[in-house]
Amino acid sequence: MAKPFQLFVTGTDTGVGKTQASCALLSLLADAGLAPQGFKPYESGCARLAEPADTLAMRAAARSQLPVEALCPHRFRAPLAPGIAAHRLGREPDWNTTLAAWERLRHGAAIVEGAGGLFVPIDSQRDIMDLIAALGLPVLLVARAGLGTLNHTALSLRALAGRGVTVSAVLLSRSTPAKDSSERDNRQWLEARHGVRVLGPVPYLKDPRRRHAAFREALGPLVPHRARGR
Ligand SMILES: Nc1ncnc2c1ncn2[C@@H]1O[C@H](COP(=O)(O)OP(=O)(O)OP(=O)(O)O)[C@@H](O)[C@H]1O
Ligand SMILES: C[C@H](N)[C@H](N)CCCCCC(=O)O
Ligand SMILES: [Mg+2]
Repeated sequence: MAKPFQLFVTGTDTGVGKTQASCALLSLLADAGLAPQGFKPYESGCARLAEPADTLAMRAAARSQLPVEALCPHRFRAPLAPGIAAHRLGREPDWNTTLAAWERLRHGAAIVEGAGGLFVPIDSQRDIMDLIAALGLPVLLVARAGLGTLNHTALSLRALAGRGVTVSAVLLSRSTPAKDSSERDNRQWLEARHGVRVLGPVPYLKDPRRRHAAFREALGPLVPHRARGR
């Protein structure tokens, strides 16, 4: 039986487009009839704990019927690193709860989204990087398209290589209207310097529908062939 399509979506920072990318991948997989699930084990910045925005967006994109608790076991109000949000509450997110939630999802197609970048604390001992290593999935690294991304992306790629993590691709996205001339060369330099597949850049698109379509187009080459066409 073929291994289900699974990918961990991380980024060079918070606010780079991880959820945009996760939702695009989930909708492509759902269109292909692969019944994917979006897993966001740690979500902070939740105005209402019952409605974690990233998780809800991913669940909708996947057309999943699972409850929020199954898709996002650790939810926090404070817009902070999840580990710090928990610490402020005097709590320690249970690692085994995370692993048990993944155990219920890992037999099917899945997109997992981290929180912020690689070294964001998720509890008193672990970072997102430890979660990536524990789940053992290949990674999509989402990065900004413009000036500054060469360094941020290289640092992230070095850290992932240091833990033996496979990087399926880097996706560049312009998450703010500001455009700069570095965008013309960044993709080629990253490919040449790091031998990594670079997709995008996804242009800045204010309209959510057009933006979603642009992320689907950029990420289409990553998903199983039959997921691309529809
Ligand atoms: N190409 C783009 N065009 C327009 N807006 C974008 C683009 N990429 C990202 N954004 C916007 O940037 C913001 C951050 O994107 P997103 O929520 O996907 O980031 P994230 O990496 O998931 O952040 P977090 O670390 O909080 O999970 C969102 O408002 C999103 O709509
Ligand atoms: C609140 C935000 N949207 C993310 N969920 C959490 C980002 C944590 C970033 C921590 C850091 O890198 O300093
Ligand atoms: Mg997100």
